[in-house]
Amino acid sequence: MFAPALVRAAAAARRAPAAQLRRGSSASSDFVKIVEVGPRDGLQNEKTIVPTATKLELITRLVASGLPVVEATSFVSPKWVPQMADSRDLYSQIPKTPGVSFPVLVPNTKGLESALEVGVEEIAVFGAASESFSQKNINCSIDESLKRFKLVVDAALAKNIRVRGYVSTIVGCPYEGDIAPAAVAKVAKQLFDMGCYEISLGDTIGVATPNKIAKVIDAVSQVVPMDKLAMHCHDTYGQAIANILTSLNKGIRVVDSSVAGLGGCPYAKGATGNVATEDVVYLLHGLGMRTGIDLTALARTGQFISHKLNRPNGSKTGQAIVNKLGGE
Ligand SMILES: CC(C)(COP(=O)([O-])OP(=O)([O-])OC[C@H]1O[C@@H](n2cnc3c(N)ncnc32)[C@H](O)[C@@H]1OP(=O)([O-])[O-])[C@@H](O)C(=O)NCCC(=O)NCCSC(=O)C[C@@](C)(O)CC(=O)[O-]
Repeated sequence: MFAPALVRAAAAARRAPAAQLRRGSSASSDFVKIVEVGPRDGLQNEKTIVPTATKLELITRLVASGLPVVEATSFVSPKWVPQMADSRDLYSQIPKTPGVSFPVLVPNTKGLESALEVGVEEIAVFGAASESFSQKNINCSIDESLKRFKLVVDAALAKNIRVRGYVSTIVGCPYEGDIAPAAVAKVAKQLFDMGCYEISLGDTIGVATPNKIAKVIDAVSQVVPMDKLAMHCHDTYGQAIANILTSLNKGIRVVDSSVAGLGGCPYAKGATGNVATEDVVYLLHGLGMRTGIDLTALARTGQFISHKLNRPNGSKTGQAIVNKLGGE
């Protein structure tokens, strides 16, 4: 059950001036769109199945914090990712706040069909720049994955469903090691040419450093416009904030992140969670950039889900704010 207060808070946030900023586009150079991936990327690797009601409360709180995009779940095989097995049930119950997108991951036409049945309006296909990672993650080669994605993207666009594209392992692969920027650019271009409106560049195992991120962005932005790129950093080696700052300086204005730093990919052993949304928002606001996000509400959301999962809060900013508030 949702606390009615949360729903009221979400409605108030929609009326607030900040809401006008956050639901806007990232066209203006000081606005950064945050794509919250906690409910999907953050939870997919949790060993204990998180109740659907907890996922719903997390999503509702994230929306009430002002996030414009909340990646909700995945329509993947439940044998591969058991934590996402409730995707239909979950998606159907999300209170659909106007102006907020709730994209879902879709690997193939079977996933698209299920997503369409419950009224999904935006999907994301997810490829990789590493051949081995593609095999481990979606059980096919990069070429085969792109053929599958083309079918999915064509069918989705025909129904006016927006499609985002991910490229994983943009710097390093858990099975192959270093990945060449040219390999990333090749996959990114194909996804963009297919009709993905935005390409998210994933440092899946969090091994990137700013110089490597800069090289990847330089290569990809030759073939996909900078304003169509997003940065998706995991924080395994504590470099995510530095890498995001590098991508902002390069001109990227869309950042994926996960509240309380939740997450990890089930097919990238040893990779820790995404960069924490609270840490990214603190950075951006400190730089004078706009997100439309209420950082205190977000920090409380991070604390809420950390308690529910019985794990430490992975956001330093979130923890600092919660401490300041008296540990609520
Ligand atoms: C792609 C497949 C399905 C291929 O898996 P497969 O085993 O090759 O699939 P298949 O077509 O041979 O079918 C096998 C069974 O799966 C079923 N099936 C087939 N498709 C679906 C579907 N869509 N939904 C539900 N069920 C499905 C299908 O019906 C069949 O069922 P059975 O007859 O055995 O009962 C599988 O490998 C898979 O689901 N992989 C998903 C892995 C995943 O979710 N990884 C995490 C997300 S990626 C990530 O985290 C990285 C990212 C995006 O965050 C960016 C970054 O950090 O880099």
